[in-house]
Amino acid sequence: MASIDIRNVRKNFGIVSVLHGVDLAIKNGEFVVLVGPSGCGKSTLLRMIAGLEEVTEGEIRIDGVRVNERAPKDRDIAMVFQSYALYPHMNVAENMSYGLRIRKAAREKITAAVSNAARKLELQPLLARRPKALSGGQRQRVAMGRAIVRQPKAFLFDEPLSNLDARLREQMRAEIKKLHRDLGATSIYVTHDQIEAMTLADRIVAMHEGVVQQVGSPLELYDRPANLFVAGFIGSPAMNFLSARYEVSAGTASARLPDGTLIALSSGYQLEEGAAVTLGIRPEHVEMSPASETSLRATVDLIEPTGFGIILHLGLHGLPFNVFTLDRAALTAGPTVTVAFPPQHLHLFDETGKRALESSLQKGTG
Ligand SMILES: Nc1ncnc2c1ncn2[C@@H]1O[C@H](COP(=O)(O)OP(=O)(O)OP(=O)(O)O)[C@@H](O)[C@H]1O
Repeated sequence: MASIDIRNVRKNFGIVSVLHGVDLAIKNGEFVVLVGPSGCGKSTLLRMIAGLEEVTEGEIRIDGVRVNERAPKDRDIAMVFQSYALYPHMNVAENMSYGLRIRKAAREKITAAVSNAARKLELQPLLARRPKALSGGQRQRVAMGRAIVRQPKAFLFDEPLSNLDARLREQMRAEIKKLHRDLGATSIYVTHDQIEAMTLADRIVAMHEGVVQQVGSPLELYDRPANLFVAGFIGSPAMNFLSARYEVSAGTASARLPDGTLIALSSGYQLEEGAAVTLGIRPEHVEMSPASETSLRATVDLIEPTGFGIILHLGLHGLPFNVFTLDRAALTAGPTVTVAFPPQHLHLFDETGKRALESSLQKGTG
């Protein structure tokens, strides 16, 4: 196991800068998941930790020791890719033991490590097979097995499950979680899959355009996204946003929508009266309500049953607005519905897109 420190790391490819000073301290045994849109620099960061890409500026330390100049093989890190990269001419056992064999490990040690990993990953019946005689999920397990056998200080995963079908992904996700529970190895995992990120991570690192936007537990990012980017990126279907102005009257804070509707807030904020804000609400937190003074009328554009629940695509003040509900009555909704926003589920962002800070309200003031 190892701690991994990333200190002000920058990466340029020629004149193009793709990482603009990343700081991240990963603790011994921690499972950290990197998320962000395509091209934001996740794989580049992972490859620099593995030593597959040079660090332009800054420092990477493993267990406190600078590794910038160390070759990948001397970093004691195993990487699992989405393309399993198995050797086609070797059987499963040979693929799994390869890393130890080239390091000239003792035969007994190799046998014990392979059989141990095979047991954990339920690969025993397949040890004599070649990769081409395996399913995608089995190959992915062999790729994991190969990493485990080496007993590295840390595991790096670059979208390891993205080639698998939905059911296998689910199974493998649980396998990875169990493995981490059993081995407790420091892991850094890149994914586009929200559920993988939420279920696997001790901490999620949300990145955008080469800059870390927020680091926190999955629920911290879901409950208190630091800015509009994280708010819109974490959660599916995505958070709804509405432009509004911040108002305080008679000791009550609210957000006024362009059509004049006042939306009550659960607390005051450190904002000027009249400040332009963005109000955010997740589709699963919107209430379908009877019409009232504080409810909003929306048009129903599309009804999408997902089996588990229903996504309503609405038009609110002419803008797209989504609601997620478990209530099957929504299947017959339309052509308009009324919706309400429970104050405790509202998110408020200031003009710069940052989460607005709450304040205690005093009567008549902001
Ligand atoms: N060898 C390279 N030469 C030039 N540019 C590169 C190179 N490798 C990556 N890039 C660029 O660096 C940026 C970050 O790429 P990276 O693969 O790290 O993104 P990512 O977040 O992992 O994306 P994805 O989710 O699509 O895998 C992209 O704009 C990419 O085009």
